[in-house]
Amino acid sequence: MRIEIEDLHIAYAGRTVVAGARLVAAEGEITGLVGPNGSGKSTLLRTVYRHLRPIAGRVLLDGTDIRAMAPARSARHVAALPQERGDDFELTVREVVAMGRTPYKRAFSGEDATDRDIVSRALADVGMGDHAGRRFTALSGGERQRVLLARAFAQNPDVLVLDEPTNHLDVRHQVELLSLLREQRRTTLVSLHDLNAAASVCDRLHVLHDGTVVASGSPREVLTPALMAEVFGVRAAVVDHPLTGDPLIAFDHRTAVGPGPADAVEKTRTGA
Ligand SMILES: Nc1ncnc2c1ncn2[C@@H]1O[C@H](COP(=O)(O)OP(=O)(O)OP(=O)(O)O)[C@@H](O)[C@H]1O
Repeated sequence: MRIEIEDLHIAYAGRTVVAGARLVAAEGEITGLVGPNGSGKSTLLRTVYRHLRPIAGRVLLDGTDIRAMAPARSARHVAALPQERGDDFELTVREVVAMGRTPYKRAFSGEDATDRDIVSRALADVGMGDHAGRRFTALSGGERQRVLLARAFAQNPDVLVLDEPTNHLDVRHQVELLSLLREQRRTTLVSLHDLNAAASVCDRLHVLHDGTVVASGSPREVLTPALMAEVFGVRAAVVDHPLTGDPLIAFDHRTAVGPGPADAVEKTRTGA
């Protein structure tokens, strides 16, 4: 399935934080959303998985406005790994992953053998098969992350919406998760802070800045030294990765350039 985001405006308590965002996540591709802190990535993703209602604009799923679909129907198509990581689940790991089957269930109907198989496979896919009986709240941040990803897989969605899925993961688990996403070939819309991970895993990237998409294209087209300076306020060179040939962004961790993103936002607000 394909996602189209059309002229989306989203506000919290009257303050607009996404203003006219447009992008397409093509069928079977990994589409990345990158941008500085506070640029609106999570807010935009929350609208795609229907946690937030936009004040204007639409999210289309193969041409149909998701808000015109019954919630259970859109939940069979779109699964999310939200930034809110369910700290309050007094459930076992297996029970958390089984929540992914809810859109397929009638009220009060229990788990059947198919559900159990899907849940077991999802747990195995994220390497948490041996932890099924543990309490979710007793897991580490990275383990919780993987369980919530398994919950999204168990939903068997056409579209995955992932907000910072590599957050909390050690480098090995980051690599495993990103290669799992590539193998699955589902339509995936993912926010990532790690621009080098984004460059290697995403087919296309969209850069959000102050709530609008300021650049779109392949990682090589988008992640230029000029964009790194303008949007992220850092100096960087872009070279070829010696092992993979992907664009590799070498940051200058010693010197920021010009006003940083926070100052830029402040300037916009004050009209300076
Ligand atoms: N629940 C909320 N209520 C009010 N304002 C919010 C809420 N969530 C986010 N915001 C504000 O909306 C703006 C965009 O936030 P958002 O979390 O979408 O950005 P982000 O790009 O995902 O940031 P980060 O990289 O820090 O995760 C920020 O100014 C933030 O303070």
